[in-house]
Amino acid sequence: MAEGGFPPGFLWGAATAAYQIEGAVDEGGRGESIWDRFSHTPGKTRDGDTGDVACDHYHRYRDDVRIMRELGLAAYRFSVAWPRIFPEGRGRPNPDGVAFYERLLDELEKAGIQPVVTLYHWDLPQALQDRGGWPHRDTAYRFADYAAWMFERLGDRVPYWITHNEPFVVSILGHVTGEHAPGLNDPAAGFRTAHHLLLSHGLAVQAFREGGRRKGRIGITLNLSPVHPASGSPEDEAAARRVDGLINRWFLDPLFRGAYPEDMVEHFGRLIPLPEASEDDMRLISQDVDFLGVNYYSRQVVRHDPGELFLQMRQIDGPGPKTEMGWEVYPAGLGEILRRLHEAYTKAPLFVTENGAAYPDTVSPDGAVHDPDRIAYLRDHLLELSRVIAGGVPVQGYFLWSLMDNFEWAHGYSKRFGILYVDYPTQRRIWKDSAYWYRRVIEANAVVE
Ligand SMILES: OC[C@@H]1[C@@H](O)[C@H](O)[C@@H](O)c2[nH]c(CCc3ccccc3)c[n+]21
Repeated sequence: MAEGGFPPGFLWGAATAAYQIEGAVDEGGRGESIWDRFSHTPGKTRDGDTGDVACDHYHRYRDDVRIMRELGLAAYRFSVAWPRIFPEGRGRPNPDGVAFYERLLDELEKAGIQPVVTLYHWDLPQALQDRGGWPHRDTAYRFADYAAWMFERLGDRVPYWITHNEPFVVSILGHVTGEHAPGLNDPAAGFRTAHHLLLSHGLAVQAFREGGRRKGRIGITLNLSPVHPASGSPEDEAAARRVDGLINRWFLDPLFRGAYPEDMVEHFGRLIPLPEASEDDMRLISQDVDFLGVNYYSRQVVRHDPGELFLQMRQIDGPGPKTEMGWEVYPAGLGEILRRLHEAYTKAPLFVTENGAAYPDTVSPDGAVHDPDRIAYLRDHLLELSRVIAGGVPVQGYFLWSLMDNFEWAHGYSKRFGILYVDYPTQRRIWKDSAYWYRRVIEANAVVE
């Protein structure tokens, strides 16, 4: 393929998540989620922003799918809100809840867009949190019941299932730093959460396989970053290895090698009571997946810092330009992580299930939204991706984060990742220059100027 070209059939998509776009939190029988509770807790989100309305996608999904068709998307990655299906997290399913997703699937089918469904993108039913949440092993089995019910109900209509979005973030930001729901500061709970998320993934894969004639494919999505030492000193190299051990290897090793990374078990075991990892659990966790989803945004650069309790490290800014999130623009990191996965972890197909950037977008007097920085970010990462595929790494699709501006978790609506600008007071979607550009990329199946 020419420089910047992609293979025939490469799956061009965009991604969103339920709590970030749907709104209608009290409609259709939806139960409360931990993000409803967290965002309504004073001080947890910027300006007290919540997902109560968000992009009102629950009511506007037909128009949103029409825009996806006009963009030429081949696929659309979205998440199902567990509290819409099981308002109490378990027990009686809510027919109005699944009906919303059936209507969405109808629109996608009419538009010729393949659905890629994430079963868990952080919105745990609050009722399960009240019973212990992810630190509690039983939650893994409730997730497996929810997943099995979804496979039964929608299995014939969904070609790609993703069990979890970013177990690292759920575990660490939700249960150690407390920046995300449920807002805990409890490292032991964080590691139990990581284990139960992985266990629940394994139980869901088992349920999917036992369902027999499954047309679809199942995988998991991890946020992965190359971790570089700030200097060549042995201390900084060791610090980088420890951070790599938590962000990347703590999840990749169980999934693809059937065991937690020994160096990190040793490291954390001295500080924190780690959960039992029985052979049965690890066998469930490391069942084959049909694909691995990778969310890539940037790399990490770290130096040794003996005073830091958890990993004796300090993250520092890389030298490159930064996005609105303060993340370094580092396209080479996408290639680095994808090649490492293929060489060291799995020969399974890979998908970039998220890649994108936030910039301070504004609507110009002419009504346009000029976002040259986002186009440059996307172009550079797609050029890197094209080279990786040409080099033999089986990446079969790319999902831009995000289709539209949306609720950016603790940052509320202050950060815009969309290629569609959302004017929240009117809920108008305005195509940014990057949307027109992405449409041309999809048409050409190649990076364009
Ligand atoms: O921050 C942009 C997006 C979120 O809106 C998505 O819901 C989430 O899947 C996602 N993950 C990442 C990279 C990992 C990360 C998440 C949160 C905070 C810092 C890093 C970036 N994003």
